[in-house]
Amino acid sequence: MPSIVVAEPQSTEKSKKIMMKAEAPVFEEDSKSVEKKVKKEKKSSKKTKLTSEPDPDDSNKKIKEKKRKASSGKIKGGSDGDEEERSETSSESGEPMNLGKKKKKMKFDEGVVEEKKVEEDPNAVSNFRISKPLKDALKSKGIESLFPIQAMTFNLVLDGSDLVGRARTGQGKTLAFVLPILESLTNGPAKAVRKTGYGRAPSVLVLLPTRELATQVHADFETYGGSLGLNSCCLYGGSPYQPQQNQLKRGVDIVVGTPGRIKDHIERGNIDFRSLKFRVLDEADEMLRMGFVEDVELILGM
Ligand SMILES: Nc1ncnc2c1ncn2[C@@H]1O[C@H](COP(=O)(O)OP(=O)(O)OP(=O)(O)O)[C@@H](O)[C@H]1O
Repeated sequence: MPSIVVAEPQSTEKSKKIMMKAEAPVFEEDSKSVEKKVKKEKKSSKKTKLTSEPDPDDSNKKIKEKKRKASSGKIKGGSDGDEEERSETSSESGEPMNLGKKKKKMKFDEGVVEEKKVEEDPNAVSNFRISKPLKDALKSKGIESLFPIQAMTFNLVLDGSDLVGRARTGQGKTLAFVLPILESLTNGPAKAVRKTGYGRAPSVLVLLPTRELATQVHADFETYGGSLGLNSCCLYGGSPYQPQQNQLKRGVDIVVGTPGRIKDHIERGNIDFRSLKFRVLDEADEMLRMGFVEDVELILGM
């Protein structure tokens, strides 16, 4: 079952980084493809020199410049002016990453090779496997583009990888798991196996350390899950058991809550977590700090 752990970095130094443990293979793949593109780039520079017969000095300077850029990690240009796939990560700077396509065009003009970059947002919602109702819901909230952590993790979560995500506050960690989980349940791998109908057992469990945080995350599941016909409940201490119990009895797709109250519901026989498809430990570091470790272990051990 996919497990997702979300936490904030602990020191300012670390806080500049978004760490995606499960993403390592992606980065590795990227560096190989970058290498290939650098070689391809060098070849294409040679071809250009042969076919367009520019002034040798001028052309050499430009080719050297291109090589310098390529070796510094920024690959520019293409061999024939077609669109090319580009992958870069810029999570540390907080800039949108280039997971999507960048169009580049080369213009041949009397031997001078010019590059023209056609602007395109690689993190635009339309570049991801997000269904229309969810796209519309995002649009109605003014979200047209994913934040870097969301773009980085979307496919991994949707396809069911375990993941540890870490980012500074306000970087959009919540939607980084909410969106792909909802898509997986309605249009992805979890669709075929999730429970439906009256009295259904939940497919998703999200644990958070406090009532306030649980309420915030639940609100996102309500907004975006509601647009896909999924329902959720929020279980936290200090509020009456009966309404929570009634909701669970009717059946929910997503349970969001604090460890103590969720453990109580388990002990009362109100929740069956055997059909879980996703479990998320949000603000995991805080949960451990607050002494929820035993409750969390008990809940996840079910
Ligand atoms: N792609 C996006 N485009 C625009 N706004 C977004 C996007 N993703 C999230 N937001 C908004 O950014 C704000 C911060 O998001 P969120 O609370 O998920 O961040 P966080 O990293 O979980 O922060 P915290 O650690 O404080 O919980 C929210 O108001 C959210 O609605």
